[in-house]
Amino acid sequence: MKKNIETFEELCTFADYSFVKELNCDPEAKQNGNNKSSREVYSGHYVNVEPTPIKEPIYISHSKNFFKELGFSETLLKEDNFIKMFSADTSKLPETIKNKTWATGYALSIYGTEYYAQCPFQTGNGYGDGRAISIFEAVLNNKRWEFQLKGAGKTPYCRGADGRAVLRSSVREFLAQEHMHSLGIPTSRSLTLFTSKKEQVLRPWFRKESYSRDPEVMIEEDVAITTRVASSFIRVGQLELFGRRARKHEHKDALKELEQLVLHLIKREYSETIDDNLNLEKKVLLLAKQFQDRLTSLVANWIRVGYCQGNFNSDNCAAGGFTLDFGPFGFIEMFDPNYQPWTGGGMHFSFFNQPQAAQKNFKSFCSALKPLIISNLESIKELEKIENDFSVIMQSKIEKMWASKLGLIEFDFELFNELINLMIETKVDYTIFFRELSNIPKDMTELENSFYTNIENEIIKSKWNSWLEKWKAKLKANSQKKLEELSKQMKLINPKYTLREWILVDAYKKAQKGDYTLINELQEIMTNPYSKQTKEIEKRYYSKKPSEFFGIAGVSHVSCSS
Ligand SMILES: Nc1ncnc2c1ncn2[C@@H]1O[C@H](COP(=O)(O)OP(=O)(O)OP(=O)(O)O)[C@@H](O)[C@H]1O
Ligand SMILES: [Mg+2]
Repeated sequence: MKKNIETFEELCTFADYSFVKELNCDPEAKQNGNNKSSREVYSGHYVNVEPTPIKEPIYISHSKNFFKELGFSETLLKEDNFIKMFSADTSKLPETIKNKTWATGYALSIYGTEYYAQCPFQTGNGYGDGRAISIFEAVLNNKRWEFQLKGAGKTPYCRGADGRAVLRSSVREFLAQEHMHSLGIPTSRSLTLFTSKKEQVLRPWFRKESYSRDPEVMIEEDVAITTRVASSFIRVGQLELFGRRARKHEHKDALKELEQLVLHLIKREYSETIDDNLNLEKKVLLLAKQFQDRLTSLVANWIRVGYCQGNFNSDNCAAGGFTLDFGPFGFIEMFDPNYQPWTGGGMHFSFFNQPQAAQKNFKSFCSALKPLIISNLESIKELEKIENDFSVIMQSKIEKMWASKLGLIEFDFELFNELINLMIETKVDYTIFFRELSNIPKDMTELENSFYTNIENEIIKSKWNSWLEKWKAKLKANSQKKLEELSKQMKLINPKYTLREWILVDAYKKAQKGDYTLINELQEIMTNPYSKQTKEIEKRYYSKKPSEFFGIAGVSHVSCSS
């Protein structure tokens, strides 16, 4: 067995910065002092920015699972220097690491349309990591990881905002990341969560028990920092920033910088499947194909577990094909194909529209790659073909996913369509419904646990029973497996526990009062989402959304995710 990393000093010896070798720093960074105010960054892939520490950091939690995976000993948490590092205080970092903390610029496309308006200069040069600062990169247990502090203070991309994250949103992201990983879905991971009572920031929010869709008041919230970790934080939007500059010949090195970033992305995220000896055009085409494969699987998986990324812009879409930015997210409770937890997100980022949103992001991704292969008509055609294949590939993954949720080998459109309509008509809890179905019930009474309303209507009852009969006949015809085995298999596809918003609200409200027990409890429960767990846990968390929370602002929908 490999030895754990026991001390902060030892941890620092693992620092290995690939981006420094392969990418460019903003040439104007040095003459801009500490780079902590909004400005235009015209070139370079990153800006060195020193994070702004939160005062008197209070440890809330860390991911035990992820510590183990990284080979981090829990003794690290007792070291002041380790705590300092992950609460944004770089004063105790060795010189070599200290001056390397960095933020990156990126562009924004919303549902495939390029935007510049969100940049204070209307040029796109002032948009990017406004509050996320990477602090460390290392190869640990043969895998390269980047450590990023979210809420670590202002950067050139802060657009006049405070550079902070609040406790509420940090608790949500901290728990959701590890939950997503445990659901078996690629994602950025959570390392640590710290807060401070010494700094508060203002955020738009709602009055108590309000039904308002729009924020009504400004509230003061304690700041917090989550450290998230991923193989890289390169976003589709980041490729777009350099793609747009190259397309418009904005400066003499624009095309070169795009190429550097794309090659860097391949090394960071696709090195196992894209041979370094291939020429650029071949690499670009393979990259498009493989990103498409990951992105379509990702979105199919999100729908499988009831996850909605309410703001699936290109800047929230990781080029490595994993889940990123757990801000405006939600896990669906009462099934509604148009479910959208974030009031700013609109229908295009709603639950069942995520495949279309992903397609738009993929289009933006391909546009960013085009300047690199523009001189070769064949390659351009090939890329366009890949782009055009998106919907067919996406559809086939979605169908496979639905078949697997139903324990079937093949997707059956009629059966599926009938089910979806019944689920809408009956108002079912998405998670509980599929989990109960995994028991292969003898009739609809065994599904009632997942219904939000009592069904008196005999017609609906008989519709359910006839659907169940048809489904079970398909199950038997479809598979040689015994029903018991099929049921087991379905329970590995249909989670029992998902992170419901009212449970998260409870956790962050307690945390705001200094009680972190629920965060730790949820961490345990939500990192075992497919297992049965105890009767006590089942009673509390395998539970439909209580009626008093329907329509309530801050629980049923949110306006501010930061
Ligand atoms: N309080 C803040 N201070 C500075 N910049 C911010 C703040 N909140 C959000 N931003 C920036 O605004 C942009 C859009 O915000 P969005 O909510 O998508 O991202 P986020 O939740 O901060 O970050 P990420 O995508 O890194 O998880 C991001 O580029 C983000 O860095
Ligand atoms: Mg974001």
